[in-house]
Amino acid sequence: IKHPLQNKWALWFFKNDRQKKWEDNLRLVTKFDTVEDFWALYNHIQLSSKLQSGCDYNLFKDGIQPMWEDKANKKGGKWMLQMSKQQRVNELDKVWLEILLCLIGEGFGEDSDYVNGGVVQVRHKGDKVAIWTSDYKHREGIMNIGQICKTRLGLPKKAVLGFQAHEDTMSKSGSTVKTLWSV
Ligand SMILES: CN(C)c1nc(=O)c2c([nH]1)N([C@@H]1O[C@H](COP(=O)(O)OP(=O)(O)O)[C@@H](O)[C@H]1O)CN2C
Repeated sequence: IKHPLQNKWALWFFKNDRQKKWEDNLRLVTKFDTVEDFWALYNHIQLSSKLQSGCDYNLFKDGIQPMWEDKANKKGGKWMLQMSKQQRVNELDKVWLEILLCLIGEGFGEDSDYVNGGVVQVRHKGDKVAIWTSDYKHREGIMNIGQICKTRLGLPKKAVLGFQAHEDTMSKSGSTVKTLWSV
């Protein structure tokens, strides 16, 4: 038999088509809830480093849409790692796979309940990887998720993960978004 995961997960793909509305560019690829089906999917799809700029992968718990408006995301935010252009070649795919394994393996312990999903965004200006959490009022648990994420990614001390509330990202003026916490 296949090895069941604690949660069922949905993989989404975003391809930036400026002719369409943002939400129309977001497509559900497939759902899975076993280890074997995760690897079959992972080995079947393009690596993030091979995607065109403007594309995203989202892996979210079944029932949560990878958008701010979903009730599970509304009062939440994201721990985000901004990568340099140079990191796409050697680090992007490793970082994203580690995030995927943290998610499906419930790597955040009892705080995994606050985790909604993960996002990798391929951009000319530098790729981004994020863990989206639910209500950030659960400060203790959210901080723990950031710390575990940094440890699991084996990031050097100088690398910084910043936490941004979606309400701040949505209302950002210009390119800078308020960072609530950093680890
Ligand atoms: C329901 N709805 C419309 C809606 N709901 C959403 O949840 C949502 C959006 N819109 N997003 C739109 O994409 C732009 C780029 O964000 P980006 O994260 O790709 O970042 P870049 O500027 O492309 O690096 C955002 O500025 C926003 O316009 C982003 N987003 C998450």
